[in-house]
Amino acid sequence: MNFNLTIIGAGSMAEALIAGWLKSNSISPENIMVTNRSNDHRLDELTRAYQVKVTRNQESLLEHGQLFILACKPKDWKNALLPFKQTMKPNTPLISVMAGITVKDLEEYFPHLNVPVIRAIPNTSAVVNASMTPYALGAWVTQTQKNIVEKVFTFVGEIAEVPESQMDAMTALTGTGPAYIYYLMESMEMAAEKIGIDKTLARHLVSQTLLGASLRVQTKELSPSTLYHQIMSPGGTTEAGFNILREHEVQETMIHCIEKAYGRSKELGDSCREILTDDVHK
Ligand SMILES: NC(=O)C1=CN([C@@H]2O[C@H](COP(=O)(O)OP(=O)(O)OC[C@H]3O[C@@H](n4cnc5c(N)ncnc54)[C@H](OP(=O)(O)O)[C@@H]3O)[C@@H](O)[C@H]2O)C=CC1
Ligand SMILES: O=C(O)[C@@H]1CCC=N1
Repeated sequence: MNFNLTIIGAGSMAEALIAGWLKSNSISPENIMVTNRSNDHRLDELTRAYQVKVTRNQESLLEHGQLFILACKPKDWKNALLPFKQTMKPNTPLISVMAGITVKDLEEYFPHLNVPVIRAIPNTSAVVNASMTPYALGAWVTQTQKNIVEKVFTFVGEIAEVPESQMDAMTALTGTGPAYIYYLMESMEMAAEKIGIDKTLARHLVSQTLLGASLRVQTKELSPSTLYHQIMSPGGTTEAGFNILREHEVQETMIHCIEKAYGRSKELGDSCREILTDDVHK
């Protein structure tokens, strides 16, 4: 796609997207321009690894971007957008990948410009072109812009359009989700080591086991519950393990975990909104 992207924020999420786009040969390095707040070393690192353009020159960023991606922490977004508050081109879509910050927050930041805002939550599996990216559209997004945004995220995985009101839930489930899976995988690797399995082999065994299980669920033929019951013979090994999971309320704990993350996404938005209210219209 011959389309210029300006990315504000050069952290883990920005890098995961860049890596995925380049891996899929869908966007060329010269089409990507990245900036951050102050970390020069990080910008050097990104240029070296991906040959993308980097700068802190606001005019260059503005000039380059046919689409802006805001990938800083929620608390930093207003500072990050400040240089573009008056100069943002009205037809340039602005994609935010931030937790908690709503489409309305961003639209209201530009009261005199009908900026097409998209709130998207990719995840770091973008690196391997396997992100799940839910997104919600703002009022000023045209069909053509929607098509472009969908392409941009399809290059790094799967997409799902959802109502904006569900974006905090999406953040909790798919944005943070890989972290919980990695934690689970780490626990399985630790168990493997304890029962005498070689570390390197354990990593392969665990990741393939998760991949296979995930692919089975993706066929949509059977529910997770049916699938685990298929594995569980009465009095067998699976049941022995499951008894421990139930005893420790692992399912309830995971539900609680996702609910907490959901609440935190809302809190992040609310707390930033409080800070912002006073100066939004300055
Ligand atoms: N990590 C993840 O898996 C996911 C993250 N997200 C969201 O993506 C966003 C970024 O997360 P992540 O990449 O992990 O965060 P990082 O902390 O890794 O990166 C944040 C980046 O924002 C930059 N930044 C801060 N202030 C400004 C500013 N005023 N102008 C320009 N750049 C600025 C920082 O620059 P500097 O280092 O110079 O301060 C840094 O490069 C967050 O809002 C998060 O909610 C969404 C889905 C998944
Ligand atoms: O932990 C966070 O706040 C970000 C949002 C989704 C994933 N990471």
